[in-house]
Amino acid sequence: MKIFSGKQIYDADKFTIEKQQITSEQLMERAAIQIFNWIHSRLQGAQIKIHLFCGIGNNGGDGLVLARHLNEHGYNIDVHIVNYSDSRSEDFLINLDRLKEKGIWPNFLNEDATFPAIAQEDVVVDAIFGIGLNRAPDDWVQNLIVHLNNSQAFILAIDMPSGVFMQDMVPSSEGAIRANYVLTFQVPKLAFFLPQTGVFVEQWEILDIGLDWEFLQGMETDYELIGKNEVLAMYRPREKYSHKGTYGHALIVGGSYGKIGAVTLACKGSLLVGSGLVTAFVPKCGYLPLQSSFPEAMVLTDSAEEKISNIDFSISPNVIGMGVGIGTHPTTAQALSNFLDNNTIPLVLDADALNILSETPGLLDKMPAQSVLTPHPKELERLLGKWENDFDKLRKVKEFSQKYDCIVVIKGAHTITVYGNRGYVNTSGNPGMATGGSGDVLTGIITGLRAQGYSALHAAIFGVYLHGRAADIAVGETGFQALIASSILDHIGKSYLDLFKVVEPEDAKEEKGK
Ligand SMILES: NC(=O)C1=CN([C@@H]2O[C@H](COP(=O)(O)OP(=O)(O)OC[C@H]3O[C@@H](n4cnc5c(N)ncnc54)[C@H](OP(=O)(O)O)[C@@H]3O)[C@@H](O)[C@H]2O)[C@H](O)CC1
Ligand SMILES: [K+]
Repeated sequence: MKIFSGKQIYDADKFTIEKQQITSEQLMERAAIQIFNWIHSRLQGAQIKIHLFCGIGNNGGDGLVLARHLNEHGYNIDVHIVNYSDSRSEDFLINLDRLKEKGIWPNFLNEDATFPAIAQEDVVVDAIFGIGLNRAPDDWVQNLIVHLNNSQAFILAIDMPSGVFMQDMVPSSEGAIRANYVLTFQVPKLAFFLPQTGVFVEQWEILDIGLDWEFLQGMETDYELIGKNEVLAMYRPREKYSHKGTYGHALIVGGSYGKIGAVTLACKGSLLVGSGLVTAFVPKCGYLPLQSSFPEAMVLTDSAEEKISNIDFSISPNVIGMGVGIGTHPTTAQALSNFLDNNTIPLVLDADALNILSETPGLLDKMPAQSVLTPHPKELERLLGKWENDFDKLRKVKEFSQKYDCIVVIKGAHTITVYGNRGYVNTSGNPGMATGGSGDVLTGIITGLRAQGYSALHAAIFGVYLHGRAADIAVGETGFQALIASSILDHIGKSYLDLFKVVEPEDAKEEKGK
């Protein structure tokens, strides 16, 4: 699913209005009715106090339309206009008049207003700012936002939590609504998925307001949300007349004394996603543990006992996963540098291989084109230097990806894979994955997919999805705390099977039950 910028959404608005021959005010009515239906189907007329805080633009207009429908259905509402500017939108004004015609006179909040008391059991509808926010709200509006956040009431935000920008950092951690639920129109918004702004969005849901589908599909976007539908299009089926050679040979280079398990996990990841063969290249001390813990892998050893000192092998793998458990010993760094001088085999680079790359001048230039890098935040910082905020981080990663023609997998709650100017935001995964070895499994998975012939980009996007999905399935059995890297491995098979599970619509289930 594409993630659009604010400008693209306004363009889609305009196009839809012309094509469907409706007015903008009719589109607003359509959007707000969707919000009303969502609330009404849950509250069923319950007399909970609903406070609607409406700005003076179209987000506020949505709030006013919602207020009118709630009132018509007998709900207990208070409407507050957050009067932050004189430039009220036309559709806001139309709907303000309609509300007044129904006998509802909103409470106007200005700079010196006393904020209304809100009880913990009330509901707050946040319709102050939507996608039109383009500067930090005034102090008094920020104070109102703090007041609403502190109320402990359930906050339902329309389209965006007020104070959260579409594609920039919030001015301060206090300056934005912490929404329990965001009902967002038509398309997801990038800010929902970044660590610094995602915290303002506990849950979100898209409401389809009928913007022109063809127009939206035809637009190129900088970001895409990756779910089952997106990765299914990448999936490469297994062929009947195939053999292990058809699915490639993955080589995992890594390990050092005390960190051989990382290589085992990566090897298992490679084979479990379907690479035909996997070989580990480890220091001598890794030979026995690997052979005894994972018989499916072949093992080659370095001449050194405890660390990688010379990456030299006589096999011809299709791809090399490099770096898990490898350490940063100068001998190993030199070995990596020597290896990169002559290597043309595709690479997946992780962990200390990334640290060596960022610390040794000129080494990044030696990466083959379309190498996949899988840094965690600290490793990423070593590669890029510091960033100001999550949006700045994405800008810097894009520059880096273009400069070195590489794919960067920014690991996190919503892992984002960046290639060139595009970012792919993953939707699978859970907090249980924050555990040692989970990254090693991912490196193995991406290497194993690449070995089978997936492009570097698809291997990264699909691998990240499978990895997260396996953990999501596993967590049902383990809970977050007891989820370990091996649990992810154990569920890779199920995450493949899950791709082809058809979710039956509710109606179909009901039909069957009759
Ligand atoms: N296609 C859709 O998704 C539809 C969305 N709808 C709703 O419309 C809003 C967007 O409405 P818009 O009027 O463009 O923007 P806002 O309501 O978010 O903001 C209103 C104006 O406020 C000004 N502004 C911005 N930041 C500040 C600030 N910090 N302080 C004061 N004023 C600010 C800005 O105007 P300026 O001229 O002053 O720059 C904004 O324009 C969308 O989110 C949906 O809720 C439609 O209802 C249906 C279609
Ligand atoms: K809002």
